Amino acid sequence: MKLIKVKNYEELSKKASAFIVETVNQKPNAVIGMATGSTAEGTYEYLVKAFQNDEVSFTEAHSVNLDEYVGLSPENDQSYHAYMDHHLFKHIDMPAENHFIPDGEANDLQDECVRYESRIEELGGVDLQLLGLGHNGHIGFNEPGTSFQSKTQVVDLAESTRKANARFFEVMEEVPDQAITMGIATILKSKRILLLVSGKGKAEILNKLLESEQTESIPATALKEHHDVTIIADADALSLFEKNHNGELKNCVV
Ligand SMILES: O=P(O)(O)OC[C@H]1O[C@](O)(CO)[C@@H](O)[C@@H]1O
Repeated sequence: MKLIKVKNYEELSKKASAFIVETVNQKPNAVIGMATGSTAEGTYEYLVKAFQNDEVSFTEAHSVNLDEYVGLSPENDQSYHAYMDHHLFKHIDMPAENHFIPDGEANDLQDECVRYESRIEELGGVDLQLLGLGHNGHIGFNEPGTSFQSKTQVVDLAESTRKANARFFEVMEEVPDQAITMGIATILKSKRILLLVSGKGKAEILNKLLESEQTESIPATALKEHHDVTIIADADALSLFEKNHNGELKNCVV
């Protein structure tokens, strides 16, 4: 894994957006794997700016999202469909038929998982997958204990994840307890992976990820077997790891 240390969230967002712009400029019909959550918001902000400044166009590109809550309609403000529209899709020129997000309202959720997995394959796989890191080490909604062989699946959300995401909902009871998520094996099939980690709140889990061997109790450690993973982390997120290593970052591009 390659690690890029940046000063702050602003720099992280700028850099992550530049990765996506470069990918789409090199391959206009690229498939970009999109993440949701707070960390990715700044990346999309810079991506919209890049589009508005004519630095990139998405007319041939496709997007596949990592996950969606079960039971939320695309019109629900807390759904990841609504998140993507709000932060990205309504501001750029990617045709709506090129956006793929799991259908959390499908009658047959298992069928939807199979359909989603094959859709990604039909598109030729993901060229660049953006990821955030959960406080418990989850990627997508793959919670601790998830098999590294997992494909797109319906998952029960950990109570800590529901609590962490409750900030987006009016009351805790509204936070869904299930989601559809790309599996870990699905994520690992991406040609290139970009993991974004920002803030002091993520320092402990980032330290664990960097220190630890591969273990299913920290889903993000699955990324260690992938040949092209870049972590972009800001100084706050790296603070604990650096403290434990006397400020020394080995094998890192700083
Ligand atoms: O960026 P945040 O809000 O800390 O979330 C981390 C990750 O957890 C999720 O909320 C669950 O998939 C993702 O959307 C995100 O990438």
